[in-house]
Amino acid sequence: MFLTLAFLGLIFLCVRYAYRFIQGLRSVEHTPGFRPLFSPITIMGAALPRSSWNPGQMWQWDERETAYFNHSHDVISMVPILAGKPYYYTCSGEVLKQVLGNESKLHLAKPQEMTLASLVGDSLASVNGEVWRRHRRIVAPAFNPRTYSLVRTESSNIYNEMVKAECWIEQGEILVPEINKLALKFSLLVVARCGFAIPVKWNNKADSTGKLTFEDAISIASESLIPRFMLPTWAYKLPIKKLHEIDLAWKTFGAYMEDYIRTRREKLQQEEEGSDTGDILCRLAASYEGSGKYSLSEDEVMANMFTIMFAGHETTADAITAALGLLALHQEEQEKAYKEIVNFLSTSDLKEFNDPGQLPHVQACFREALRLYPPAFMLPREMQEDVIIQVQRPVEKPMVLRKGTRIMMDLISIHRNPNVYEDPHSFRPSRWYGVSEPGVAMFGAGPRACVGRKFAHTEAVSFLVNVLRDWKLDISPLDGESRAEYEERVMRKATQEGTALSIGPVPLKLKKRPSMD
Ligand code: HEM
Repeated sequence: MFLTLAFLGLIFLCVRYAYRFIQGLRSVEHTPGFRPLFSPITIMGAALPRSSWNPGQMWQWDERETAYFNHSHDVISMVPILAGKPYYYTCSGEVLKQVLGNESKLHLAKPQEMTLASLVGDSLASVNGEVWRRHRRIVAPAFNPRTYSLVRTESSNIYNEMVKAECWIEQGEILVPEINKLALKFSLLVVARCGFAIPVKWNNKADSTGKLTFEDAISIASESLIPRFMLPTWAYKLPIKKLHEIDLAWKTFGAYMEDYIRTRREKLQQEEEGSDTGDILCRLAASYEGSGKYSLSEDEVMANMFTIMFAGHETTADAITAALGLLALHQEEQEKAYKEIVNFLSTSDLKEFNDPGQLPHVQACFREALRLYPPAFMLPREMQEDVIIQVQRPVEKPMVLRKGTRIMMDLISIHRNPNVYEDPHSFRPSRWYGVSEPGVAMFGAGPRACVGRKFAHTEAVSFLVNVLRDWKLDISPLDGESRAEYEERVMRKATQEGTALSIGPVPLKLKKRPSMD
């Protein structure tokens, strides 16, 4: 009896999964592609090791040269058999522009489980439609020339604090085992100070009461983003020390944010001099008092603070790390950047640097690093109605993306597409000379393109200018390791850290330039 029931149960499950799978294939109109057991964006798919039946969390990176059938197809499909939703994936920048460029007209939606909404609540980066417009109206004006000027000044200040605190000046040559960590701290301080006027310093001392510092709280919180996503709240009650640390970090980070916003709100209400700084914190604090399209609820304000802190620091830090690693490997490009900086500084003061375009080669190196290692590498959208796009490969034809289906803009393959980029896996900054900003898709496209694009550019270029002016970068290989082996070990492996694509750890050797003496 039991065996019969078990057998019937098994048959039922098989029929159910087979039906679901066939429905999935129909929804993507049998577009060729992958048919794994688990979607790479499910817990099982991400947690289980990569194999022929499980592409794994980093499949877009691992198969960057071969997926899309060696870029002979603009759009492929991924239809999982056991877990996850069917998706289209595209390696075409043209398809990206057709979809994201018309986002408002097409009423696209970001799938909620692919955003931070379940973790931090509704924010600019997760909501859709009219609600998104309300959030954007409030947040976007904080990204203005005054903010970029502050980013420039603070980037130099924080760089100087770092050099002092890490005792670099006294040394002629420095081995940095993991430049990623410095870039992450730098970037966190920039967004905290320039976006939220949070008074964090490079060497913030721990609180005498033992309370986690702001930086420690946000570092643990961002490192634990993925477990935080996946684990239910009761899991933090289990007697597991690591989970208690994570929970404490999230709560402490939240308490700091609440405190900052409350203080700023009080100052604004009392019209205290200097409180209306126009930064992100100020816009969010004022939005409590706003009405209709200019107001946010208390939860929305907190969600935006969390989101901008995360979105604004890991992405830029990963891009800076990649740029430094690539410049250490490509000495000729580094020398060109160094000469450009020396040349600029021979006639102008660093304070006069007010546009990354004033240093075209340094800016091009940063863009090329973003192309090869795009930190925000997956941009998913769900169709709210049938959408017709035009594809070029394998044959030029219109393609209908049916209502309810999803498409993932795969920024790794879009930026390594050999049909667009000559020698796509090589670091060639010159390909960006004279290219205008809208042509750069690393920050997305259309109305929802990154609101912090110029913030990130200004910050990264300022950091690179300071570092390259003072230090000659080189790789720091293991004993007997060749440059090619170092490149393979360090620059060819990528992981998802928090929400962003990350390489490394990147160990570097820094040698003092004569200008520092
Ligand atoms: C190199 C650094 C950065 C990269 C590569 C990057 C990339 C992106 C991309 C691709 C999107 C579009 C997402 C989508 O369409 O689904 C986006 C959106 C966003 N980014 Fe960035 N970003 C960076 C830095 C920043 C910074 C510094 C901030 C803030 C200080 C920021 C805040 C945001 C926000 C709030 C959104 C959501 C915008 C919306 O939906 O209207 N980002 N970013």
